[in-house]
Amino acid sequence: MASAVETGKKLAAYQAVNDYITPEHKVVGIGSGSTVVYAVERILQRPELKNIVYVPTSFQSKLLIIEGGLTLGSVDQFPEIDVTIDGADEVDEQLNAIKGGGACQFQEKVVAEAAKKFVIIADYRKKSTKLGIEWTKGVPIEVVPMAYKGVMKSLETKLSLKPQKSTLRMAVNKAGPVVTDNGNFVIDAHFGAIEDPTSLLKEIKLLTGVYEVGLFCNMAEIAYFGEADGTVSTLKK
Ligand SMILES: O=C[C@H](O)[C@H](O)[C@H](O)COP(=O)(O)O
Repeated sequence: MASAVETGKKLAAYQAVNDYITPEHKVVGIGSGSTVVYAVERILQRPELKNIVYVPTSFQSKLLIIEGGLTLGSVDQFPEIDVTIDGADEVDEQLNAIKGGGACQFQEKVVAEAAKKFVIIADYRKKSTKLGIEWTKGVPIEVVPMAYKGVMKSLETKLSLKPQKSTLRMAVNKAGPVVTDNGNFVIDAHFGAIEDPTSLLKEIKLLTGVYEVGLFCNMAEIAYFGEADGTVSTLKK
């Protein structure tokens, strides 16, 4: 039997696809991670959604699109996306999110920003009052490799909110650091509860060597959460 978490991911993804993707759409963005797998599964169950072009946000989601037999497009080919559906690591009450647990935050942000509507899908563990409370692995910061030491130092010295610690994300089945789809490294910066994610995002983005930050502020229109009791709740602007 599937766990409550897996069931939650699936229910949220299915509901979001049912509500937000229609045959009238021309281009849809596909996020990354384990929850998005269920969104693609639901799309494939609905033949009327087969004529849409799907834009990926990572190597993983590109494979999901190709292996599902869907039409693959790129964001430079289709800079106007109807809706992008993506997972999240944590979502606060204002619909700000931490993303990048799978190191995909840069392409995810590009594809989310290109969309008229950005829809988050997640299980109940991701729902939070403030970012940094439920997700304790830190804010993912993608950095250009040769600048990673400098960014780590700047995080400690230049921010209004100092991180408690920052770590270079290491690979599991490879010696050395995680390398993103864009050839960069990821620093996970632990801030504890984040009162003002927008200001923090702006400050981190100004640091030389930072490529993108896994803080998605004021971007989502709605979040779907698959709850432990088998229901789906939503948080909307
Ligand atoms: O880099 C990865 C992405 O931001 C994912 O969307 C995020 O980590 C959530 O992934 P999952 O659905 O596996 O919890």
